[in-house]
Amino acid sequence: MASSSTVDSSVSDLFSSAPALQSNLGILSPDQIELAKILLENGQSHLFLHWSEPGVCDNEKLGFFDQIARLNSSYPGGLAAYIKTAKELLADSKLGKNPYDGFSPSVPSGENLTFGDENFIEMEKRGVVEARKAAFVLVAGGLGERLGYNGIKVALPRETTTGTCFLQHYIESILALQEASHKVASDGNQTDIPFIIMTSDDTHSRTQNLLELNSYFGMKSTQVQLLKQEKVACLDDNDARLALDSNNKYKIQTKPHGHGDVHSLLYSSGLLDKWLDAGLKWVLFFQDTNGLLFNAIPASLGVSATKQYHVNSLAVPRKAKEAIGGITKLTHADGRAMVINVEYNQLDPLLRASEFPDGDVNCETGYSPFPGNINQLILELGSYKEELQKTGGAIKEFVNPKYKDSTKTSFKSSTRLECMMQDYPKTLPPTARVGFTVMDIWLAYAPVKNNPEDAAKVPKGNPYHSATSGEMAIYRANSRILQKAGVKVEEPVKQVLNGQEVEVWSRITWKPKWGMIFSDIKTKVSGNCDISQRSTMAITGRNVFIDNLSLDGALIVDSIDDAEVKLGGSIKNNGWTMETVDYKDTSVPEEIRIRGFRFNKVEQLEKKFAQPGKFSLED
Ligand SMILES: O=c1ccn([C@@H]2O[C@H](COP(=O)(O)OP(=O)(O)O[C@H]3OC[C@@H](O)[C@H](O)[C@H]3O)[C@@H](O)[C@H]2O)c(=O)[nH]1
Ligand SMILES: [Mg+2]
Repeated sequence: MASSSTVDSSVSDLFSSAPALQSNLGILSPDQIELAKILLENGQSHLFLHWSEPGVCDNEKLGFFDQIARLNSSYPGGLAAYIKTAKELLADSKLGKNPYDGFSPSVPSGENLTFGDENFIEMEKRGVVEARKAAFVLVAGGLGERLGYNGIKVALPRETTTGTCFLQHYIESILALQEASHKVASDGNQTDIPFIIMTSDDTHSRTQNLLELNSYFGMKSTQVQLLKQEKVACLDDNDARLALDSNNKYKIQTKPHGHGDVHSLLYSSGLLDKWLDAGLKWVLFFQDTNGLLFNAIPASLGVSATKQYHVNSLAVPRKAKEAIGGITKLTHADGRAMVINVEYNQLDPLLRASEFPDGDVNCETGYSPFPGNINQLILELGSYKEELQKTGGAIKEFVNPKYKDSTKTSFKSSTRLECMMQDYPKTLPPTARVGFTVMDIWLAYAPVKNNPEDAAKVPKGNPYHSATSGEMAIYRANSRILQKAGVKVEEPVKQVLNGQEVEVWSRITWKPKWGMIFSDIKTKVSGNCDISQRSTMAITGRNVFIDNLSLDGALIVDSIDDAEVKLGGSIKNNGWTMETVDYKDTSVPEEIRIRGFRFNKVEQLEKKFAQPGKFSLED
C-alpha cells in the first residue's frame, strides 16, 4: 500500500540520520525502536554518534534505552514534550525575556492571624474539625545542598533536648491532629489521615529505613506512602540536545526537576480519586525542615475552610533579600490578575523593572511589603483534582542556564528544566479562590537550610535559617506560647553560637499530643507558674498539668495516657548547661556541631508515670 511505503521510507530516512544506531536496530525491541524514533524526531541523533557496532557494548545500549524509557514515562507528555518545552524556554532565556512580561506587581492583601486572639482560637478549632478530611504531603526529595549535611534532612533532630527528629515530630503532629479531630467528629468518620512523602534517588532508601527502623514513629505503615520523583535529562545547548554522562557515553546526565514534581506524582498515583471517595477535602503540602510548621497548621486550615479557599499559601513577614519567595499580586495589561509566589531570585529584577525602582527593599515596617512564602500550601481537593485532570499535573517550568559568555550560545555546565510546587496556581482559571494567610515568624517558620559558615554571613537582622536558629526558634515559640497561657517564662539571653547571635530561651519542649492548639494548652496550665531562663522542661506525656510550678533547673516528665500528672511546687537543681561547640570540631557528631552547642546534663528531676491514676511530682 502506498501509505505504508511512505511511512517506511520516512522512518528509514530518520534512521539514516544516525547510521550507528541504524546498524544496531537488530538488538532493540519494538518499544525501544519507538523510543529511538522519538529521540531522532526531536533532534537527538548526536546521542548515537559514538555507538559501537552490534555485538560490542550491547548491554550498555539496552541500559541506555531503559533509562530513556524511564525519562519518557516519568514526564507528562514524555521526552518529546520535555525537549519541546526546553527549546522554547532556552530561546526565551537567550533573548533575556522577562517571565513576568506584561504583568505589573503590587502588594496583595491576605488573611492576617495573630497568635492567641479570639479569631486565632476560633480558626484553630475549625482547623481541628477539618483535619480528619485532610491528607498531608511532605516534599523531601531535595539534597539540602546549602546545608551540606551528610544525612537526610528529615532525620535531623528538630531540637536536641529530646533529640526528636523532624520526621518523628511531623508524624506525631499528624497523629495528634487526627485524634483531636476524631474526638470532635459528629459523623463518626474515623479514617486515618494519609501521609505521603515525596522522595528522590538521593533520599528514598534512607527515608524508608528511618521509618522502618522506628516502626513508622507510631503511624500505621499503611497510612504512610512514599512517592519517588525521577530526575530529568540535562541539556547541553540551546537546541536542547540531551547531555551524555562524561563517564559513560551510554547514559544521559540527569538532575533534579524540583519540588513541583509532587503534583504529577500525586496525579499519576491515583491517590486523589481514592481520597475523594473517602470523603477527604484538603491536601496540605509542606517542606522538610520547618520545626514550627504545625503551630500554624490548625489555624490556617481553619482559614481555608472558612474562606473556602481553593489555594491557601502560608506566609510570614519577609525581610528584603531573604531567601524566601515573595507573595505578589501580578496584574496583566489585559486585566488578568493572580496572586502568586515570585521566587527570591526573581523578585528584585521584577520590582526594579516596574514601579518599584529600589527593588527588593524593606518598607517602613522594617520588612519587605511582600509577604514571605513559607511554601506550605493548603489545596482544596475537588478543585485540585479537576485542575490536574486538565494539566496531568504538569507545572509551569523554568530554566536557569549559566552561560559561558554574553553571546549566550554555550553553557558552563549542562542545565535542565525545573519546576516549583507553589507555581501550581499559575494555570488556574480566574474564578479560582486563591488566598494566603500571614502569621508571626516566631510561631510559624524556622527552616534549617544554611550551613554554619553561610549562616554567619547573613546580613544582621535577617534570619539565619540554620540548625542553630532552627532549634532556638522551638524554645522561643514554646516559651512565648506558655507566656501567653500565663506562665512567667524568664526573658532570653543573647549568645553567639557558630558565629550567629541568637536568643536563648528556656529549653521547653512538649509532644504534640500534650497540646496541639492554644485552647488545649491553656487547659494544661493554671495557678502561678514561673520558669527561669536556665531551665529545661520536657513533657512527653499527654495528661500533664502545670499548676503552681516554679522551675529553676531541669524537669523531664513522661507518663502513660491513663496517668494524670500535676507538675507543681518549687523545683530547683543544677539543670542542663549549654556548652559551645565549634562547627569545625569533627570529634563531635555532625548533627550536634552544626548547632554550635550541646547540653551537659548536670542534674535533673526525671519522672516517669507508668501506672494509671492521679499523681503529682512528689509521687
Ligand atoms: O527536586 C526537589 C527539590 C526540592 N525538594 C524539596 O523541596 C523543599 C524545598 O527545597 P529547598 O529547601 O531547596 O527550597 P528553597 O529554600 O530554595 O525555596 C523554597 O522554600 C522557601 C520558599 O520561600 C521558596 O519559595 C521555596 O521555593 C525541601 O523540602 C526539599 O526536600 C524536593 O522534594 N525535590
Ligand atoms: Mg533549593
